[in-house]
Amino acid sequence: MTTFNIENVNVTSFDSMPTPEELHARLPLSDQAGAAVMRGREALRNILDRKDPRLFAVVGPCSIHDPVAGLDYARRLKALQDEVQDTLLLVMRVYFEKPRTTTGWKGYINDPDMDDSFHVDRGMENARKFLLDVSELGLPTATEALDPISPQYLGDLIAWTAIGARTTESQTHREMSSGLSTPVGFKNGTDGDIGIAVNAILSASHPHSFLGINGQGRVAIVRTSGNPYGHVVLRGGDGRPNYDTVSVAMAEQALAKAKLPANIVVDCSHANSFKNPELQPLVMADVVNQVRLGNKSLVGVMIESNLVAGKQAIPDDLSQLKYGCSVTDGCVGWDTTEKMIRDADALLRGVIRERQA
Ligand SMILES: O=C[C@H](O)[C@H](O)COP(=O)(O)O
Ligand SMILES: C=C(OP(=O)(O)O)C(=O)O
Repeated sequence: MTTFNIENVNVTSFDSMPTPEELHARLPLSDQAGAAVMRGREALRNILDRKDPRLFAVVGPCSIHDPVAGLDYARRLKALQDEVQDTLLLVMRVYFEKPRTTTGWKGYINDPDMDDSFHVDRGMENARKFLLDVSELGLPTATEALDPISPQYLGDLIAWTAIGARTTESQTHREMSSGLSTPVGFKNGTDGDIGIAVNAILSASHPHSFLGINGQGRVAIVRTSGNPYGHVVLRGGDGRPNYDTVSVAMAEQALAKAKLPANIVVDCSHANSFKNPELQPLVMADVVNQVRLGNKSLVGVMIESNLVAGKQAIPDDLSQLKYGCSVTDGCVGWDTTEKMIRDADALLRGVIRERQA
């Protein structure tokens, strides 16, 4: 019989992964972590439903590459949360999957050793352990859902999910979002198009049936009921910010036209700050000011923040990595983060009191 080199022509190997159930058994959800996730999700839903007058802030590193520094950051964020809890719900950015414009390190799950060894199995296990540790501190977590299989491994530890600018238009990500257990923020496209985020909210709010895996790692037909908590994340695009009052009003109009609730989050980073982290405080101050002037559609902000300001290239010798500094997009440092959050807290107190009255 003739043998053809006809399938998997460009695949070099299939290496086995533990199943989601196996990983859950090794790192079970603790009562403390589960309670923090549930509290976080409920608070987020209440903010989106206007039953909670506060704003939420998704704050944290562009990507986690060092769990020790990440946990150091989480402890500080938890202390800050306790200080500002009357005005802001802080949700820690725990981003393990990075969508790249072309190539580059694709995040801790894909390559935990940052040396192109791609131990995805260990990356996934360490990611789950890290999410458990953060949740056990009592902090809710936020992540970008990029790989459609990962939520089966990590979904019980996530309170808020982003679909990124590069995938908001993807049917696969809209289908996945329709089944996610968290509120989902859809970014506008990298070209600034808000329409794709509005279409994504509509699509994800409907039931879908699609291919995925189940807890036993078997390929399954996943049937979902639809996610009612999709919202827009304005991140700027095509070299132009879109957090200003006119852009926010245009997003409100697009949502109203689609008969969707006016729920808008502003990402202070990315094209809204021309990827210059030093500009993030200006964006945040502008959003807070819009809320003080009476805007009711702005429900949250996103800040890319780390222990140390800026970013660093991944060195060949990893012992040369600077502790607490981003290896992907530049971030504001911890001192600036505290100031941004404390300033917002002070400025929002009056508005939140009025909303409660
Ligand atoms: O937030 C991270 C980056 O903006 C995103 O992953 C794209 O990065 P890149 O353009 O450096 O690939
Ligand atoms: C990749 C990110 O953002 P965006 O999809 O807006 O580029 C991110 O927030 O890490």
